[in-house]
Amino acid sequence: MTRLYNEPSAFADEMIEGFVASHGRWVRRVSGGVARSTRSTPDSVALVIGGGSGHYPAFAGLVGQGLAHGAAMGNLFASPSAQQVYNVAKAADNGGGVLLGYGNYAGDVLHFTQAQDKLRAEGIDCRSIAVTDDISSAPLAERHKRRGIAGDLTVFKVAAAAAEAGYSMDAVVGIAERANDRTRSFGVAFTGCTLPGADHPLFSVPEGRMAVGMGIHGEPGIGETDIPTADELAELLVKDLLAEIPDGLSAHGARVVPILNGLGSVKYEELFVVYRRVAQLLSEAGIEAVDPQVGELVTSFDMAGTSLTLFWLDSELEELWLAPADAPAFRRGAVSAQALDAEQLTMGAEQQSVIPDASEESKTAAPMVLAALDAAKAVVDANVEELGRIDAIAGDGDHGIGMERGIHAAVAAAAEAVERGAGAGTVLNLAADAWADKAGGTSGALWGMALRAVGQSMGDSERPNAAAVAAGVAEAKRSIMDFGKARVGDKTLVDVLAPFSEALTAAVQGGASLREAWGAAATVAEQSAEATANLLPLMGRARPHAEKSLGTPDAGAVSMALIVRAIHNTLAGNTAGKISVKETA
Ligand SMILES: Nc1ncnc2c1ncn2[C@@H]1O[C@H](COP(=O)(O)OP(=O)(O)O)[C@@H](O)[C@H]1O
Ligand SMILES: O=C(COP(=O)(O)O)[C@@H](O)CO
Repeated sequence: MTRLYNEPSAFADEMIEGFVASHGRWVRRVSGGVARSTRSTPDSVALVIGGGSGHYPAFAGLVGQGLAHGAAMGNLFASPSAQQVYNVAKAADNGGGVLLGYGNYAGDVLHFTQAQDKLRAEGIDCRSIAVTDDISSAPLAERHKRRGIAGDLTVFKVAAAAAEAGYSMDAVVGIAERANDRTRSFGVAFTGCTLPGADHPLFSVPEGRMAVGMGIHGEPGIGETDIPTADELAELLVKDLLAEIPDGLSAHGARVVPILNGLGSVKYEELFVVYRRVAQLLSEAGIEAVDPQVGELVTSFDMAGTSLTLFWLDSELEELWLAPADAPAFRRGAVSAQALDAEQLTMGAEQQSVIPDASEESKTAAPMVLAALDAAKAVVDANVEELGRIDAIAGDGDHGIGMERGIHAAVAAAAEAVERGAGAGTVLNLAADAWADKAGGTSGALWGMALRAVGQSMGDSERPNAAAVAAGVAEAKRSIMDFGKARVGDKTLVDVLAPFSEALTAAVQGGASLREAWGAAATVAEQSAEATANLLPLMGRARPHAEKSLGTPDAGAVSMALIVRAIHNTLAGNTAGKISVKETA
């Protein structure tokens, strides 16, 4: 339960403001997150980490000398947008290339990869490491699908120390990959968590029970038991982690960093009681515990829960792990740092976009684009809860709030662009950037891409016509499928977008007006969204719990069908009726 907040939608931003105000010795605010406020070694590799907020000290608490150079900070439980990652990377770059480090979540992978592409296109050597330490999130044979949890810290720490020691980019990446290969975590939860302003938990655990393997965004775990004693919990965590010792290693004689991590509202004293037994068990297995960490390192907002991480060292990893560092939430040894000068401190601050010239026809059509976005906003607002409920069945329950954040930002940006005299294409392009930027998450990246494709097809020189809109939607489908790799039948929004686009193009080619064609295609979209109930998810967060979602449609497919119907109502001049999930699903 979060008690202290102002406007819930401003929580993440205000949290960053307060964090920077209280930690100016280490960090400064840059567009998209924070960067070091101290000088870094010229030409060294910069480590830029990030992810959703709500996991403090991940990620901003790990920015400082000897640790990360910057952190891209998304909204609560939503990956930062590609633009945020790009901006932070630009602010943090020391001329030696940028390594992006994040947990392996669909939204993070999409956004960080987009940012990486953009940085590379500018000639910056940019690489990525997606941390995959959570053993409960996929079997060993599918390690690349595992989520990143408290093991983020070990990977980031040694990569940063390697960068600080002057390693080349290839060598820093090699160290980060080796640390990831040798880091395994396993977590449990006793309660869910409630986001600021919400009147019910985002996810929950039944009273007196323990969700085994639950993810840090409430992703369903692999089992549930009564809450055990502290010793029994230590035994469960150690047993499962020792059942998966990294290749080529054995417990006896190994040197391991144990991290007993509190997930948000478990007391340090409780953690110490659990760690007491962890230490005994490691010693009984012949393992030497090196520099144990007990405390909050990657949290899940106010969730009560804990995870144990074992980081299996070799001599180089041990040296890098023990190297000095000075970040708000992780300090060791002595580090001397020089503050940036006044000019450097302002680099990377927000800038207003330039509005390109547009024809009068395009400017006249711009308010119609805004009206369509407004209709999308109204339908999302009316269905936030239900979209969250559908997403929670097998995913993380944040689809409603993610869509809400995205469409609100898109409408605000579009309204400002219309005010500043933008053409229709630019209005949609700026709305696209705002959506992706403010919403983050998988759907934020994909909706940003969709709006941008349509905006670019419309352009600013002519009055938007049916052919340009249909071509834009077809391009949206192509780019989303190319980027997200989902195909029709994988139970994602592609199951709506693909048939919608095909129906729209066919109707436009058959001579229908935009309004008629869009209406016919919206009906196809609604039917397609409903049909996703019979599919098993093969992509995104719902994949590990595929069977749970049978009988329920895909959240992203449903929201897309709702939006295209709402836009049709605007095109048809019929804005009276309220559209709800029940009509499509
Ligand atoms: N690879 C993908 N391609 C297309 N759509 C996807 C993909 N992965 C997930 N989705 C869509 O995104 C929706 C979830 O959006 P959101 O709640 O923002 O995601 P998350 O919280 O998982 O990042 C899913 O319901 C699905 O429709
Ligand atoms: O939730 C996070 C990112 O995952 P999405 O796939 O965007 O939901 C974030 O908190 C961890 O970085």
